[in-house]
Amino acid sequence: MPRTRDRSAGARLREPVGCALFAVRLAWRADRRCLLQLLIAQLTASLGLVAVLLLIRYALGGAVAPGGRAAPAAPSQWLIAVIAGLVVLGSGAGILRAVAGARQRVLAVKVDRFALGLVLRAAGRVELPEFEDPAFHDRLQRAVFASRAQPAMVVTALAAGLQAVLTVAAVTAVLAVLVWWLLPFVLLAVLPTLKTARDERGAGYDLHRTLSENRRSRQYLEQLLTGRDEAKEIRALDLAGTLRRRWADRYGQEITQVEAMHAVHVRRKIAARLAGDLTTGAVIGAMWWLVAAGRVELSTALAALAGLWQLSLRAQMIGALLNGLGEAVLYMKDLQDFAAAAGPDTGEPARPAQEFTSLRAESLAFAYPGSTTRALEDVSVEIRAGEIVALVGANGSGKTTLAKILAGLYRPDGGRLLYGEDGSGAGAHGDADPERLRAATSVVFQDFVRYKLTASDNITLGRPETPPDRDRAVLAAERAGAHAFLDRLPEGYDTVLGKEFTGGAELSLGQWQRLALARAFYRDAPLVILDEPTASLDPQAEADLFGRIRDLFADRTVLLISHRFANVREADRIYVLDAGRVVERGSHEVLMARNGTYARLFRLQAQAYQQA
Ligand SMILES: Nc1ncnc2c1ncn2[C@@H]1O[C@H](COP(=O)(O)OP(=O)(O)OP(=O)(O)O)[C@@H](O)[C@H]1O
Repeated sequence: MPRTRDRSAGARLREPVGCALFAVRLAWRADRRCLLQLLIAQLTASLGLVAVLLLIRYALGGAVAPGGRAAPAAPSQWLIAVIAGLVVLGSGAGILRAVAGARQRVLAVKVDRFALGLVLRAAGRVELPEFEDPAFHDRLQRAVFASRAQPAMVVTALAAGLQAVLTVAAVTAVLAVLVWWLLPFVLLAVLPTLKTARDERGAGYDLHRTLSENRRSRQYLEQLLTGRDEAKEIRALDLAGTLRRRWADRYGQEITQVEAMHAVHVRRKIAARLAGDLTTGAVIGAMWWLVAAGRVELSTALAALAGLWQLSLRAQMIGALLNGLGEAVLYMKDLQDFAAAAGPDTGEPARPAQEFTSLRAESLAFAYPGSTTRALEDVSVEIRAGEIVALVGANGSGKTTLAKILAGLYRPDGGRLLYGEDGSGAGAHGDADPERLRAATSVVFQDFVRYKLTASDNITLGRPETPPDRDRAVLAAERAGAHAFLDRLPEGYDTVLGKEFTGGAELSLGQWQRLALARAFYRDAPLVILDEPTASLDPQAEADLFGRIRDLFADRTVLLISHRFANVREADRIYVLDAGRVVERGSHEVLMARNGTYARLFRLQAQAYQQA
């Protein structure tokens, strides 16, 4: 969606200035020494240009007599001294350019790191529901884009712009002394360029905004075509060509829009350039006539024309800079807004809670953001300390959704969530405080993350707030049945689990699942949520886990989600979900006696095993 353009003039001015200052602040915080060196180098270079102009004027004044004839008494030493002066100034300018270029590149990397760090910190603070919103992903993508190169670009453009403005001011002052009447013509020569620069500003940014989702979907296809995890299925289905065509299609749409935008602006730019150059040509012609008529000295005319030429060059430069700056400042706004929109910094990761007494959900209702149907409706469950509570139900019945709410990852839309005896863990609205819930919980998701880091990291990331403890990691791995295969890896626990990295190894899916379990053991939180924890385990490993679940999680409270009814029969209480509602609850014995959905599905599964 294009930006709204009906802002007041004050806001239109304040916003870019604010964004530019934000970029300067970023650079200042990233490396103030580097920033100052860059500014000093550029400002000194602009003073050098003024010196060059004055030298040319005096050299010509000495070499050319009034009326354009060569001065007979021009001392050759004077000319050689002037040339030597120009060489020294040229050399100084070269050195300054080298210093400024190097400082600029170093500063760009540092500012990039700083700005991207802001985005990553803000992204880490964003609540989970935001990730369901395509607009959030557009904002995130634009903030990442803005953090890369844009702040450095703003700072460099500001410094270069400052240099150009100072140069223009200095050259204008020289011209005002030499030929004051030339100044209005100079203005005439540069105005069209400045006008087109103003018109073009923002058009690139508007297009960038419009293309956000298209670019994300193209990047997703690029990931499919280049990712290691996807490579096998893409080849098995021979999908590469089909996906590449879709990718090319999306790129094609983007290129068409970029071409259309630039086609408009290049025409305007050419027209502005020609108009400006025509004025310059007319001024040169007039100057020729004035010199021929003896009204202006040749030396003055030449210095004035050199000045005019420099001025129009600088004006073109200022135009281009304004253009780039105006656009970069808009990108900066994306970065600034994204960094500001995330909640307050939570600082260090929270330490898992030591105690858990109870968690009670009363008549919970929940719909995913952007969804019209509710995933949960009037759901009441209770989990008391030391219990094993199970959720069962068909695909899509709401088990994982309920687990995510109980783990403090989503806030319910209706009903109450009470944490602790009498709801003592309540947050601001009387409901359980999600942060406290998260601190009390260790979740093994159905689609757990396979961190392409070392095996040890995969376990110890369960407790990010404390330094990794190898002994505890080994203990956790032993309890999860992962120690034997981790120990056999080329570098043991220090092996990187990702073949994209040098020395990297790969695990089987079941082994990854044990590693995820080891992470949960290592986290050592009082409430453990296991969502299909044995989906990838072999029957022996599965039987071992469920056979020992009370021992393994002694002194812990467990919420267990499983499709296999045999696995939950030991639970203290079982909740059967159907289409987002709890339809039955009780122990295995109670539910079997009731002879409802649970009993029917339990017998169905048991029969299947008996027949096999
Ligand atoms: N992120 C999401 N956005 C929108 N709808 C979702 C999202 N995740 C799940 N749903 C929907 O919510 C409902 C419940 O899904 P949920 O994952 O909780 O089911 P489940 O019982 O855990 O299923 P399964 O046994 O297949 O894991 C389903 O209708 C599903 O389509």
